[in-house]
Amino acid sequence: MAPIISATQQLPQVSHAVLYSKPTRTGFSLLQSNISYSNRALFYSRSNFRPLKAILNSPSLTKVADDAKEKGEALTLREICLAILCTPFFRVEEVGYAVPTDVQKQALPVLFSGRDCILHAQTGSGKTLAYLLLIFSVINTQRSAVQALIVVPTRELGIQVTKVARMLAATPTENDVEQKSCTVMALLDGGMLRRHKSWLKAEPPTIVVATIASLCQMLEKHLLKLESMQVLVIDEVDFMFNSSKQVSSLRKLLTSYSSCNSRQTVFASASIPQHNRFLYDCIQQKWTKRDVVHVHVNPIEPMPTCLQHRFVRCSKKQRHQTLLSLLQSDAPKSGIIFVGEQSEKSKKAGNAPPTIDLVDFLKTSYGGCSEILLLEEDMNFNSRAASLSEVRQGGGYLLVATDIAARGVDLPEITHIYNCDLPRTAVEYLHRAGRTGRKPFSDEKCNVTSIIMPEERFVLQRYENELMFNCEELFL
Ligand SMILES: Nc1ncnc2c1ncn2[C@@H]1O[C@H](COP(=O)(O)OP(=O)(O)OP(=O)(O)O)[C@@H](O)[C@H]1O
Repeated sequence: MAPIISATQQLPQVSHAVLYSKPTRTGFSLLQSNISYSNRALFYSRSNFRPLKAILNSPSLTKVADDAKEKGEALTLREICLAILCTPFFRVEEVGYAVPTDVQKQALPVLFSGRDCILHAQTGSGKTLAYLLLIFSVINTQRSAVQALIVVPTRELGIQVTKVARMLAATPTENDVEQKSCTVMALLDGGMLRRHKSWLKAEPPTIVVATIASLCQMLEKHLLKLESMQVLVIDEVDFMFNSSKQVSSLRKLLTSYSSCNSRQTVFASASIPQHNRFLYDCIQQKWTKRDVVHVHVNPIEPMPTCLQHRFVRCSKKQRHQTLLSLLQSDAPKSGIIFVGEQSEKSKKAGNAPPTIDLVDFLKTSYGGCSEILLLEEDMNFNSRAASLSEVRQGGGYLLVATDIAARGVDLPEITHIYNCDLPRTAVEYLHRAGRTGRKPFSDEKCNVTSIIMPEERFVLQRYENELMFNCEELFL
């Protein structure tokens, strides 16, 4: 058994310190200065007490990480959490996350230090887990109040984030088995708001994942209170600020319903156009505190490196046939085919939506074994949920979708993306392409193929320049 020592003892050989009770600030400083950092000094504690974060923050992690690097070892996610927070507050490894991704390595010290943060990193890089780890480090499950709020642009993304949060919440920690569990409420458009009202009245959840419209309904009726909120996350933040339907409610949430001084604010996205301007606005508009940190991971490679970008030229009329030839030669097990929104003119003319046209075409002409599914805004919420739950059940599928599936949706088995219509902007291209290549430590090559009309070549070239990637021409 390890000897029990006092904080004032000289401890040159100690590599790990186990804190069995909460030390005083001075006691901890003494202990910290007496432990030699020539070894990997990790501090373990038996409960999750925040004051330690103030004392042992990112410099200690840098030291631990440097030492590990020198020895040719990689730090695990659990070690990072331990080094900064001094507590294995939940078992990240048990739920399948052992090694941190780049964004997690870079963002966790900032997030755990309590500073506001703009998380700006590739699609599929693990931003969700980074902000969820922060949330799980600050919440106190003994308190019955909403302590963290995650705002997402779509119901589909909300369901996904809720699932990950519940998976982490359900995992009991070694020392906290007798603790009350953390509850996660999904307050999403198309949900059963009456049921949520009763839930909120009976006992507020610890974490709320919400779309902005449903959230504002609850806030306006004073059914949901944010005075105990410690962390506010806005996922896909650029999309939310660009959406005419969501922006005014978002601004209200950031400045009227709560104040940046009483919460830690995290904005996340793979794309933050004009990020310096956005950073300036964050401070000027008081969406964040002044010392907000922009964590920009791998800015010269905004999309995962395992993506191979290709394009095929054809006339508008040949588009379906070209797609069919591509599918026959690629034989993808699972993929998404993106189709542009139907124009108002086409709607007025009474034409069928292009998504339906394509689904009908594929169902009659594509003989591949994948199931053909549809996901678009105009479907009712039940059909949308049914489509996504079918794709999540595994098996091969081809999902024909509008840009509703372009943001945040995480389907790691997808290896092929087809742009049946060229996206309208480079940012849209980035998010569509980012629905594949979503296994952070895999080298598996994934394809993004755009079917373009000859006159669209220069638009695609512009996207290539803006996003710094190369697109190869395919001749069928
Ligand atoms: N440390 C990790 N180890 C292994 N897998 C991870 C790790 N962190 C995240 N993942 C997995 O990586 C995938 C992508 O993560 P996530 O959905 O958070 O990406 P993202 O950065 O939010 O992407 P997007 O910008 O497209 O929304 C998920 O399947 C997630 O489970």
